[in-house]
Amino acid sequence: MTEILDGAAVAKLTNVQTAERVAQLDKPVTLAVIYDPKNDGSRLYVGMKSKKASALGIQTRDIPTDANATTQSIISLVEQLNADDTISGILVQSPLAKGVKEREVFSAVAPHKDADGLGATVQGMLFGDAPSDYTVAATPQGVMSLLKHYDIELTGKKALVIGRSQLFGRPMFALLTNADATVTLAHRYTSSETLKSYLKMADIVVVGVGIPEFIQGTDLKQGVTVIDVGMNYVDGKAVGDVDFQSVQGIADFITPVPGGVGPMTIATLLENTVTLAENYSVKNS
Ligand SMILES: NC(=O)C1=CN([C@@H]2O[C@H](COP(=O)(O)OP(=O)(O)OC[C@H]3O[C@@H](n4cnc5c(N)ncnc54)[C@H](OP(=O)(O)O)[C@@H]3O)[C@@H](O)[C@H]2O)C=CC1
Ligand SMILES: Nc1nc(=O)c2c([nH]1)NC[C@@H]1CN(c3ccc(C(=O)N[C@@H](CCC(=O)O)C(=O)O)cc3)C=[N+]21
Repeated sequence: MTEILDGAAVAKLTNVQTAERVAQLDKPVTLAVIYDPKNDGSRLYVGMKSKKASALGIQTRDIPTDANATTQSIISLVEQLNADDTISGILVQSPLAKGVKEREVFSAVAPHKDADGLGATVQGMLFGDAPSDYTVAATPQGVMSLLKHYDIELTGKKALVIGRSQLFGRPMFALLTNADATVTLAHRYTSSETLKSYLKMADIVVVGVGIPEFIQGTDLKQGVTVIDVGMNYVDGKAVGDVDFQSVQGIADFITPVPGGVGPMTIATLLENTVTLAENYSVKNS
């Protein structure tokens, strides 16, 4: 029987705790979100994040980049927010406008305000499994929280991550490695034969490539855990990278789209933001 990993339900539990932590603080928690207003997906997600944030008592300052924004002009904006004491966390929504160097912008965010864990410093700590408190990219961290909530065993397990973006795949690889799984990271240059053989061996598959129903049940091993990070819109409906129906009876666990990784991403981003606010108020008390 295939059990649903209910991201929406687990996100709710996280959000209740986050709201309580926000209420404990003696100063407002504010998340600044820089985004490209021309990108429909960004406007959608920024709206979703802001709505959830205010429900938890977190203020947001949503900052659309202007039409002729450059890498440098956005970095200057980030530097102002780094220096602004009223800002607890900063998120740079991907994708930014064509020609803007995202990685440079991500790394301009001060580590103590890096709510989405995309900057080089915090990603370096993640890859070094540095035992210090640093923020981790919301999507992969949300996946780990979901796996933990359902007690999915990771030690020594064969994990296959498909997609190697800075937002998802690379930090996902690091987190699963730090959790002692044996991890393969596949991407566009992984041949379909290689991918097929790894899919058949994997105990856990985490896929985020942006191709609707890219993975079929017949690709997978009986009893696999499937985490679908994909978020595609087919006829206006959110569809994942996994053909959900086809894995029924094959996978032991699967995340639904919608209602799986998405809500966990938002919950984790807001949890990261209140953690940054708590650390900041301790350091500056
Ligand atoms: N639910 C959530 O909270 C989130 C969902 N997403 C969703 O996850 C998906 C991926 O997002 P993101 O990581 O930003 O995407 P990117 O477009 O940045 O990366 C896509 C990755 O998939 C790889 N890829 C593309 N085609 C194939 C293929 N045929 N076989 C194997 N690998 C392939 C690419 O390889 P290469 O590196 O070689 O180009 C790349 O690494 C999207 O649908 C996005 O909407 C993203 C973030 C959060
Ligand atoms: N710096 C950065 N960080 C991100 O985390 C980031 C980003 N850039 N760029 C875009 C992607 C995409 N993303 C989603 C978040 C929530 C849902 C989500 O909650 N979706 C609902 C479905 C919504 C619907 O039904 O349309 C769900 O899955 O239940 C989806 C996608 C975060 N992203």
